[in-house]
Amino acid sequence: MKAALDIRDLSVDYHTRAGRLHALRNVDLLVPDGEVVGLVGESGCGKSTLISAVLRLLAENAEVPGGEIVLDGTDLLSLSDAEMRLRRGRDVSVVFQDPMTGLNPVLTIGRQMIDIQHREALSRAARRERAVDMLARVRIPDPASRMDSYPHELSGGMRQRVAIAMALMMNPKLLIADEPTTALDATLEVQIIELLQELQGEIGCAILFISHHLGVIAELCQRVVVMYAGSAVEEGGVRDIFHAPAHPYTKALLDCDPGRIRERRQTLPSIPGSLPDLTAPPPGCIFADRCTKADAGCGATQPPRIDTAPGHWATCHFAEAMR
Ligand SMILES: Nc1ncnc2c1ncn2[C@@H]1O[C@H](COP(=O)(O)OP(=O)(O)OP(=O)(O)O)[C@@H](O)[C@H]1O
Repeated sequence: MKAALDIRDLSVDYHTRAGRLHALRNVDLLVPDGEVVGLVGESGCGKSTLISAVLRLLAENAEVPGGEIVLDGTDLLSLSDAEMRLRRGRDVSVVFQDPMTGLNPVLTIGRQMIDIQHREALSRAARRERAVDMLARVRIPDPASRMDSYPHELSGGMRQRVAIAMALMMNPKLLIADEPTTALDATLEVQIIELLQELQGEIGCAILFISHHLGVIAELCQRVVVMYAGSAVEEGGVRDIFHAPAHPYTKALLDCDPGRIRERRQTLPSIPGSLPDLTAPPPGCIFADRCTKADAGCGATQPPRIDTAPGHWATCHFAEAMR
């Protein structure tokens, strides 16, 4: 399987007053070429750290003790800052929950969409044409006249479309969509999901889609990665994950969210207990404390990564028995 993004054994620590906080521990995550992969996990599981690591925009107190972030065949961690700057926006781009994060409030949409192409050997007229074309592709009505609008002149849903257009302008290999529909109402959310589905078919870039909304993940994604407390605990095809979860954490999320496919949820359902202290993680399974299946060995020994089906794995001592 050719990968747009292949994260291998990635760890990220933060230096804090309380000591070294292990925000990501030995994370594996694969986004195959042209596929949409969903990333789920409760707040604090390390999603933002993972995105920042891929963009090489980690906080100053972060350290990467090991791992690889292979984007289209190149380990991003081996690049110089200047090389990485060239790739950001071109090979990998991001759409955030709040579209204003990626838009400049004091510049017109057209100016921003033309400026982002500054490295292309194209005339200004050609850049403008490409920008209008991209606005049309994200179904902005009357795109040529929208070029003169400022972001605040658009509705929230239209702004998110513009942010998606900006992110796709340079034909990235990978689009990271960080809860892009969470701030929108239900109707707009459906529209943006449908748009992403259509664009993905047309443009074919891979998407890493981060969401708390399991129903949206089920609808949009081909594969799912489940994260818990800095670890990727399960990865597999969307049907496998939803119908035959192999990790007790995934199963707990699904069990306490029976309306998961239809119901709209801003937050993941809560399961009893709280996240472990990441400055002093347990020697064994990171989920053992909250796990209904755990026995004495779980807290003491790290679970191996167990393949339960082709392309489906979980890090649990009981992964086989779960199915
Ligand atoms: N700059 C930092 N310094 C110290 N600790 C940090 C820093 N950034 C994040 N953390 C810690 O790292 C862990 C992972 O945080 P991260 O923000 O990546 O999680 P998240 O899943 O994105 O959560 P949320 O959805 O709430 O943003 C948390 O325990 C958090 O407190």
